[in-house]
Amino acid sequence: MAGKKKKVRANFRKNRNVRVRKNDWTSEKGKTDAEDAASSQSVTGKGEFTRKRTVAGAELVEDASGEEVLLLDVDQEACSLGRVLRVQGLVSVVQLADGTLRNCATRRLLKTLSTDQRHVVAAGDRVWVRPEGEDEGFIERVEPRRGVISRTSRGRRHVIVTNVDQVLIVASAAEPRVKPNLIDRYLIAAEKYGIEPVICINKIDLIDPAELQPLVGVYAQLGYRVLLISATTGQGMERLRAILAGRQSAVAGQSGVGKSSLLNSLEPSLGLRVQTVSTDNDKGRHTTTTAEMIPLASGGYVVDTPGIRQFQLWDVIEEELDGFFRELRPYVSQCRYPDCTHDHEEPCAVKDAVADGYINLRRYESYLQMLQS
Ligand SMILES: Nc1nc2c(ncn2[C@@H]2O[C@H](COP(=O)(O)OP(=O)(O)OP(=O)(O)O)[C@@H](O)[C@H]2O)c(=O)[nH]1
Ligand SMILES: [Zn+2]
Repeated sequence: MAGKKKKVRANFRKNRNVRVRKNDWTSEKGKTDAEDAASSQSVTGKGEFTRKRTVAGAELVEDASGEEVLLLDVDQEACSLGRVLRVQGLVSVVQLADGTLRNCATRRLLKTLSTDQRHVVAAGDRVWVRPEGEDEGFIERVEPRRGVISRTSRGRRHVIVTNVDQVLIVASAAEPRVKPNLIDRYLIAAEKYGIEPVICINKIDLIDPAELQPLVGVYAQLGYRVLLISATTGQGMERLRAILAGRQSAVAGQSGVGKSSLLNSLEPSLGLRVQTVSTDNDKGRHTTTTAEMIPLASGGYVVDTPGIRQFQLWDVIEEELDGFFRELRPYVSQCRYPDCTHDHEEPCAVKDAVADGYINLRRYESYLQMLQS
């Protein structure tokens, strides 16, 4: 992580702003798409997105993810609001509010005026569609995004999926055994993206749940939701179903923990392939990295893609890492050195808090491990 410090500082500041603004939309949950779209137009000026300038008579705004969005006027009588399930080349498959699917092209003006053409439309986007013929249409407008999962490679940002409300961090109690530091990595990524994490520990049928209490206790104390579940016996599945209903959820977790089994158990019609041999060596079977939103019968969507399964610490930099560990935050400002990494520095308020038992030692070690990676 070292060596990139200067360049990333500006982003760091930007991300801080994003995090503050994020709180505005987290309070907007539970609305229908139409309400949501209407309210996202009306919140301009409240801080969810900022007006930048007018382009070709349309407003250019910056949304909560720091992206520029052009808000073209749409004829709401003639158009319908929908959700992009997947993007295949120039065609976006959109599910409209009435449940029907349409293969849509994107209005040329949207593309022409976009600052980053490749991501004019992404899976998860809420879009206004002008229907065309039996099952086609034109995307006339893309609503501002929130909860964007992206990755940066060679300096370019690749949007994987947008408007994600929550990420299920799936671990397993056994086979493979639970790896708390890996859960922490996913949690940090979720904190960075401003997406609410839900920790799901699957295969609870294989152990005595009491064994997990110390670990669950640490996370629960930090305010994280933890579910103990079993795709095999169905334990905890009703709660999971309720958590997924009506929301957009991404699913993350290492191979073999039971992500496909969980989704199949929730929605038997999905027929996702479940690993038959408990080895890690069939990595080649996922060949695509494009995201696909899977509609759930109970309302809501899950997105399950290799890119998110391996949801790593994309773009998290040394200087911001301590801010993503909830329990470190209150102490960071008390350290003597403003750029304290809470590793070798003396004195350090974070290390004192670990020594005094206010910060869990394993979590602190997990922080150090991420710092060094
Ligand atoms: N005992 C038990 N086994 C389970 C449970 N859930 C899944 N399994 C088994 O765990 C293995 C892996 O399950 P998958 O659903 O393929 O795991 P995955 O996380 O989707 O794996 P990848 O596709 O490699 O990412 C399979 O043999 C499942 O039958 C559970 O709750 N209890
Ligand atoms: Zn410190």
